[in-house]
Amino acid sequence: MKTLDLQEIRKQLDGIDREMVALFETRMELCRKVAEYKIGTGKPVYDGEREQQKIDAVTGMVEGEFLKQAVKELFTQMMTISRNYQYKQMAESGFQTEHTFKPVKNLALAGARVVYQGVEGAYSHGAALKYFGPEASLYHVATWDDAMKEVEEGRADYAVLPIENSSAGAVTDNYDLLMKYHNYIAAETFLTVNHALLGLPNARTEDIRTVFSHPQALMQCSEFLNANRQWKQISVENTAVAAKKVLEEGDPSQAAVASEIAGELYGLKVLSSSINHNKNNTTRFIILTKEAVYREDAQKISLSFELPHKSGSLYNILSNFIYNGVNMFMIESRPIPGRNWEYRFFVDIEGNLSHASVQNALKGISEEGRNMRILGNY
Ligand SMILES: O=C(O)C(=O)C[C@]1(C(=O)O)C=C[C@@H](O)C=C1
Repeated sequence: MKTLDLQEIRKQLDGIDREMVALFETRMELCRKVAEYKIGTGKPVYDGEREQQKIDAVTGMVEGEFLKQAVKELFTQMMTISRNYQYKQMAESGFQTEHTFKPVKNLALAGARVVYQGVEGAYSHGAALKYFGPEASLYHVATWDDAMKEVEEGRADYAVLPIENSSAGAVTDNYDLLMKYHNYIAAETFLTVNHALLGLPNARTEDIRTVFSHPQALMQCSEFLNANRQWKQISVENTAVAAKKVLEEGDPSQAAVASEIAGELYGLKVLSSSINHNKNNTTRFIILTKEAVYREDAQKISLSFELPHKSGSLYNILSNFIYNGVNMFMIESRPIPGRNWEYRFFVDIEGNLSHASVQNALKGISEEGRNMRILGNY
């Protein structure tokens, strides 16, 4: 058989692609009519059963594993594009993603009651002071769970919770609390975290035997601490609790990893300052409230959703962002309690709930994923 030259093959490919584009256009035109029907009847865009039938049908039309997989991917993508086209039409016809959030010019901060976890001098206290200023009425509770409860039950207007650290990563317990309670993220604030090794006024570094701190802080200072193998590292609720413990137990062989401010507050001496290895060590705190409000100029949305344990489910759901031009900042997953190997995803995207592109993306995710929740726009 005579081999075709490259020019000739490309000419044939061009012809096939022209036909494919024309057919694709016709397919999309039909999908537009489907959307009109669905808008008229209130049917959801996503029909998982129909999509599965389609995949089974088209993969049955080709031979061999490679082509079956290729055709499956091709049609999965085409149907995703089709869905996003339909969501876009829905938005244009005035259909809105259902949410209860109300836009506000500014958050109501005057006279706010603000709760944080820990004791005075904890980093959460620092973050609360940074966001609300020294005039706000701040108080503290023992656990993060308690702080969320204070807001949900109306005793506090806002709670300040750490959610992510630039070196140790997500504060996973607080992601779980976002699910347990129905509070919303109204704002965020960043605090540069600098840990010091603190001891009693008569302590000497060479006599230290035990070091107390929050596990995240111990992790953030692991290079410094692990260079002193003889020190026993003990986790406590937070860094300020560690400082308080060292003061109260009065044992000069004990030290705490906490902020220098906590050291001053509890009358401890700085044995070593800035012992965290990442000198830009920053923690992101979220400000939670019971009211589903968002500032008109909010630029970031946090949401959560669940996905079945199925090949490609995350890839497919994320296409809702891609086809709507929505930028994703962060993704985090947490196991769903009681459902082994199934995950809940937490995603931060750029945008505002009033944007059509965001509404389209959220509409797709709420239909295709399970239990989507908008956690806040801030
Ligand atoms: O048949 C439909 O209901 C469509 O909306 C069309 C289509 C497709 O592109 O084939 C798109 C989305 C649905 O989830 C199923 C199929």
